[in-house]
Amino acid sequence: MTLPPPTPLLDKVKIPADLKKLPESDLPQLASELRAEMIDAVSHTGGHLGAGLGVIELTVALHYVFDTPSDRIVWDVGHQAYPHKILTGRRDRIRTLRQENGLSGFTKRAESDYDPFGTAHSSTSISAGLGMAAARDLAGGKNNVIAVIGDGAMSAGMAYEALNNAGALDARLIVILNDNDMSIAQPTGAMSAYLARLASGKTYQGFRDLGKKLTSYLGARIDRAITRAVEHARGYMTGGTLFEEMGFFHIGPIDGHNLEHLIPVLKNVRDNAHGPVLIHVVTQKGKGYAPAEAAADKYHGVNKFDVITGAQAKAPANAPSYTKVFAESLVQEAREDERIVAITAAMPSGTGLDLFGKEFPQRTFDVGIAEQHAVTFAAGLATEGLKPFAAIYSTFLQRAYDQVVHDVAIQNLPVRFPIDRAGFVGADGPTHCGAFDTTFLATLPGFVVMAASDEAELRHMVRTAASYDEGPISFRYPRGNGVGVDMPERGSVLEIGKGRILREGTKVALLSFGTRLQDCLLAAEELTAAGLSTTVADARFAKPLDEDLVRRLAMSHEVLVTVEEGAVGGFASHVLQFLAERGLLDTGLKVRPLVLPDEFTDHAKPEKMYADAGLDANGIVRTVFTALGHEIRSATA
Ligand SMILES: Cc1ncc(C[n+]2csc(CCOP(=O)(O)OP(=O)(O)O)c2C)c(N)n1
Ligand SMILES: CC(=O)[C@@H](O)[C@H](O)COP(=O)(O)O
Ligand SMILES: [Mg+2]
Repeated sequence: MTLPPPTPLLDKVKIPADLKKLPESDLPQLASELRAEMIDAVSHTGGHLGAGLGVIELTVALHYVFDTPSDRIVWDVGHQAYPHKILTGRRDRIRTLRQENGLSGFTKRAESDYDPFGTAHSSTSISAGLGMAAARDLAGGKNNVIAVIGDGAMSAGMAYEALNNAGALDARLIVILNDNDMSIAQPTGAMSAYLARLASGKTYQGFRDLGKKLTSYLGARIDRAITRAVEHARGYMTGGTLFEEMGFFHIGPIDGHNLEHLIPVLKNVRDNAHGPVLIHVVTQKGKGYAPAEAAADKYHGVNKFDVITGAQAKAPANAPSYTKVFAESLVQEAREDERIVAITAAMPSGTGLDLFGKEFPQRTFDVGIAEQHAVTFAAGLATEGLKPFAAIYSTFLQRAYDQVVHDVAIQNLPVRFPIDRAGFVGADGPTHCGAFDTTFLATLPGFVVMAASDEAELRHMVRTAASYDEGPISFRYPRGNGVGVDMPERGSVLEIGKGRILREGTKVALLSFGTRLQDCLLAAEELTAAGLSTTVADARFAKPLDEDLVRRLAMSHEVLVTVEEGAVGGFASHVLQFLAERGLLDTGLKVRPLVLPDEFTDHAKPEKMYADAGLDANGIVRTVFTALGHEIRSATA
């Protein structure tokens, strides 16, 4: 255990106003202390490290030059905002980061006036910032709006929609492109190559053009400091860059770790910008912490770690992760079928497709942070007879819903959707919760919608999806490790629309869709011991529903409880729709649908979140007892 680092200067800075009292010459030392503080804090909490380390100097410069919170800083994604949080009155809580009742891991309006916009899904900052600038102009305001967007986030279409509109509005908006040549993995795409060219300086005019251009744009008051700073920076004025063509004044690239470069440029833009300005800063993800700088992913997301060695704590696992089982199963199927291809939207390691890509590099596509494109790209692949697996987290698939409906479902194209991070994800909180995919997919005609109840079922579902060519098919599974069941060598092809019964009872039926099955089995033990003979079934499919199974359970039990890791409107809705249509609710059957609460649930440990939502064994038992009017007892002593 290491002692917290000495931070004499940082101790004087509770809010940005304190920062402005420091002599500019103190800022490099302050930045160094801020970096040490962040490393120490995240070593205790885990979370996103690399991105924040890359913007230490930028964060200090922004709060030094601008008058926050009146001047708005919108951090894109927000995973890099830990230094921002430390400087804006939240240092005392930074070690509660991503824990129950603790700070969010992203910016959050409800958390601070210094967080003008909640982020976490990427590429929203320019749109939100432009909205704030337009509102300011309508009100005759004078404050500045700064959107800080990463090079990875610049691969999403939404960013260009915003740039396009900003150029048209000619609004006074400052966009800082934080180019660290990293997404979560190495960035992909033509934009990344373009930015690399900009940063390499090969295509820039000489420095004198920069001085002339800055003077003409920023007014004759440009002082020699600016010229000197920019002269020594790697910055070159770019003529006719993409950003300028879109109506932005483009400055840079400049060294995002050099306060002597950053501060004069930010001051000048603050005082002289009259339209949209894009400042291209070049930074290093993981900067200032050797283990992060050396890591392939620059310590993008880390567990708790030892500051001295950088070694991360590894939670003991009694079973493989669902992600790993998915990836290994898909590799198995792809060896048997060369039509199988895989698509990720900048999440190769998170989805496990980095494993698939090692064996099938030609059949793996990382399209960047571009989920909408990923889905329609997959649809295109399917029209040519390939078997595309578009692996997108539940929460990120939300961004591509129209593409799912319009380009895949209506055309009934056989695109496969492996949906990871289904249900509560824990520390990433409501922005990453996989709550809605069953609701928004099972409502689509012709979609096959599955949920794996354990890692063996996941392997079967990968095989089933690989063999199913009749139309779109999805299968969901949670973040984290499996339950430790025996694994088949290879998956079996499941009969579409058929569930399975795991234990037979006569009074209570528990019908699970997803990994709450384990809780149903535990609850069944308790209920049966209390004299309530209980059946447990795994639905496997929300669509097509196993109508024979549902009818049988409804007609031979007094209570039917459905359990799913999804929001209202999902599996239970389809069961209730069926029961109502067939008059099976007229028989006095007690139906209790257990779903995620109708709220955006704050971050905590997933098992605690499920317990609080009544979706664990205790909650299931309580539900049955209440339905039958019994006194409430817990499932486990
Ligand atoms: C819509 C969406 N898709 C995927 C992600 C997952 N994600 C979080 S950060 C990140 C990379 C962002 O790269 P960049 O903007 O360059 O920021 P950096 O981490 O390099 O600072 C990705 C893909 C996300 N947050 N939002
Ligand atoms: C910031 C972001 O969106 C990603 O880094 C996300 O936090 C990854 O989630 P997992 O840790 O579940 O892969
Ligand atoms: Mg980046």
